[in-house]
Amino acid sequence: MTRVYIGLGSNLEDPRQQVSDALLELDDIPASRVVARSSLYRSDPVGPPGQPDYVNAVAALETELAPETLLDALQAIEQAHQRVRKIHWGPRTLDLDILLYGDHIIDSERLIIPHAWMLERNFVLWPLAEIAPDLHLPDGSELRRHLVHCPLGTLERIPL
Ligand SMILES: Nc1nc2c(c(=O)[nH]1)N=C(CO)CN2
Repeated sequence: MTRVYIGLGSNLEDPRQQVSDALLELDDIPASRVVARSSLYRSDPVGPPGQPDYVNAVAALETELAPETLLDALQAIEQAHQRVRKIHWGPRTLDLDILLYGDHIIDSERLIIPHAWMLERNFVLWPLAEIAPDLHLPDGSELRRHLVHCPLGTLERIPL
């Protein structure tokens, strides 16, 4: 079993519902079990201006799936949410990213893990810290030390 962290994001078609539904749909991934879910967070869009705010969250999964098999399962969930891949960093119905896959460092055609921008994105780091405050990254660094360089800013936890 490998502990994996998944980032979720949406800014189209009722983002709050998209992310809440996806958090439950992660339970249907074979050979895997969701062990933690963060709160939902409202975040300012990073990327092209003029797009709606995002809702973001992070989930922890224990899985026996290989990274690319897990990616296939996540992409199937994205497809079911009718995600349209159009503009780079543009609006999306549902985005599911593998942030961390155990202590593995992966650089393949389909996957870069740890996720390329995760240390600079408050909408990734803060939800991750909510469910894994004592986490260490594959390079041995402490997650809580990265938070210092990635302020909460306007990120807001959405009350239940
Ligand atoms: N706040 C926020 N901004 C984004 C996000 C996201 O999840 N949250 N995802 C993007 C494309 O992956 C681009 N910009």
